[in-house]
Amino acid sequence: MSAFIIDGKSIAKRIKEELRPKVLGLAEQGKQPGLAVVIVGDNSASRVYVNMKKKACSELGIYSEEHALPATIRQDQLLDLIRDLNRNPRIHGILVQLPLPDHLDEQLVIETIDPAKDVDGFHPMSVGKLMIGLPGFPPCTPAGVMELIKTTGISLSGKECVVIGRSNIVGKPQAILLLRENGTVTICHSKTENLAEVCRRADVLIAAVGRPEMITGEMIKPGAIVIDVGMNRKPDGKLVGDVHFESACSVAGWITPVPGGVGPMTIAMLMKNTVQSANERA
Ligand SMILES: Nc1nc(=O)c2c([nH]1)NC[C@@H]1CN(c3ccc(C(=O)N[C@@H](CCC(=O)O)C(=O)O)cc3)C=[N+]21
Repeated sequence: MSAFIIDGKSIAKRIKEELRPKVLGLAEQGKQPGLAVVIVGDNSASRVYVNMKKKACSELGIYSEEHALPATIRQDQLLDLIRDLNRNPRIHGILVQLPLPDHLDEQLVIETIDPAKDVDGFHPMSVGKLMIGLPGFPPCTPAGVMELIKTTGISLSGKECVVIGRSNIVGKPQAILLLRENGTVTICHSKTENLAEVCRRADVLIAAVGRPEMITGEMIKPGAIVIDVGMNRKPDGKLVGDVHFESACSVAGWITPVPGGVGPMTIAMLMKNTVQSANERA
């Protein structure tokens, strides 16, 4: 048996195509969605991601501006920039590329972003809204994972959903989104006892640990949906997920590849949040 491969790249493309008429509709009202991307220092991975975000914007007719700041920028200068962007009517989404250099207080930076422009969904206000089910921007990666699961046509209601990883960016919000769809949700982490056993119960297994290929076929329930959020660069430059693809493929029912799975969805959902933000701005 071999799992059906969920093609994140083409699903992301479809979602971006669905945004196109919305962007055109806004244009008819004289509005153009705008995204500001702030990048501090020169991390080569961050550079690649920021370029992908800018490219996605230009393909959709979304205005984007990049603010590339030196690694030595002072905290108050960065906060001033964010406050300027908060007031800027061309800008509907503000994304500060993480991680930031150590001398900057990441939490304070995030809290300075106007929640109405928090298209990453990282502001405590956005997190709180997600938690209690109020409308707001869901974080892009977990929202993208939900779209991938949706394409299987399988209802999450009552299903065993296991999330491996408890980060604020993926694991925790992912669990809340699964719960919203009536999944029975378990969050595993580095202290979890009998990880393999818990994983084997999962009808839906989401790996977001950051350990290359640690989830192997023996940890997967036959027929399960396996979503790999991991992005690990091996010494030879090859990108691998948290799931050992080959062994997982022979057990799972559905699986996402890396690359070409969750990554492109993160960008598509960022575009979606940005268009929605512009739409909400009268
Ligand atoms: N404030 C903030 N928001 C983010 O959303 C954010 C961030 N900071 N910091 C870094 C992470 C990482 N991230 C990715 C987005 C797309 C791909 C992606 O499209 N990856 C391709 C492969 C790219 C490659 O080959 O390196 C794929 O999986 O197919 C990957 C990673 C967004 N991030």
